[in-house]
Amino acid sequence: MKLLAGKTVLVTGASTGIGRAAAVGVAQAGADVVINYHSRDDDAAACVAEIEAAGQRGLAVKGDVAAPETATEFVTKAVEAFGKVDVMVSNAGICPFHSFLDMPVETVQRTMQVNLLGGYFMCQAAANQMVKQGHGGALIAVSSISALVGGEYQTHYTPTKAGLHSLMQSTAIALGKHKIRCNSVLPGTILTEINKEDLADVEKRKYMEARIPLGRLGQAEDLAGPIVFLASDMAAYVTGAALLVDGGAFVNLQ
Ligand SMILES: NC(=O)C1=CN([C@@H]2O[C@H](COP(=O)(O)OP(=O)(O)OC[C@H]3O[C@@H](n4cnc5c(N)ncnc54)[C@H](O)[C@@H]3O)[C@@H](O)[C@H]2O)C=CC1
Ligand SMILES: C[C@H](O)[C@@H]1OC(=O)[C@H](O)[C@@H]1O
Repeated sequence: MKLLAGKTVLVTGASTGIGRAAAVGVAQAGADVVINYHSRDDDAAACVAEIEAAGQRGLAVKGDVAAPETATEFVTKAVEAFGKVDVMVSNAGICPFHSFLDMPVETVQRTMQVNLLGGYFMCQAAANQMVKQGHGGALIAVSSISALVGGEYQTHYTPTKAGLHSLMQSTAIALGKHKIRCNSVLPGTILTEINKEDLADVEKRKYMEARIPLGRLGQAEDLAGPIVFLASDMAAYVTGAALLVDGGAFVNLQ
């Protein structure tokens, strides 16, 4: 039997990158999947096609996670389509690299709204549905190695990732009595659209690669296995945990 057979998994920001790899990964593990996406209809449709190719049901719901009502609408549509919500993967995020001293107010506010508040409201909406259902569930936040270490051009971003990590710790306590497990994954540097421009700097890319004991930058698919694990009953006694998925970058001081 597949690890996620019979489960309904929701993934935000799933038309590209880690979210898409997570959506396809959980489908391959037997889950039906509802994805949230922000703007790219074709990419969202392609993700649903991949979910269906894995033999599962898929649905795409458009919405900006920064708006609290997007979360309730996403959960409502998932329940209408597939009857329940077992797992929420809160993944949507932005990282507009910028220096600290002249950081535009709007960039700070938008990054906080999308990454942290978006994650908060998505997890809250999913948890309310899980409590109503009465048979537990799992919240998984896509935080970052940046929850633990800083970045010169990420002063607006790293606090959102630390915030998500902290949110999973607090919700693990708040929701344990409802058998809802709450964990985060902390990806290292993963090659996706979010950092395409930043890593186009050849010197920077070489520096980042050299920091990684496993010898390569990550691929979005590297997150699929850890997310499937945390979503599954194999992780039945895992809550409040943060799983680094970084090729060993964090522990590599010198
Ligand atoms: N790529 C990396 O090195 C790392 C990425 N992460 C996190 O992984 C998550 C996914 O990012 P990636 O796959 O790397 O990049 P990506 O750019 O491919 O994915 C981000 C997704 O979020 C969606 N999104 C952005 N704003 C949104 C909004 N307001 N409403 C709904 N969806 C929205 C985008 O459309 C996109 O599909 C982000 O939260 C990011 O912070 C964490 C650590 C490392
Ligand atoms: C977008 C960055 O390349 C990426 O985002 C993170 O959270 C990682 O720490 C990297 O800095």
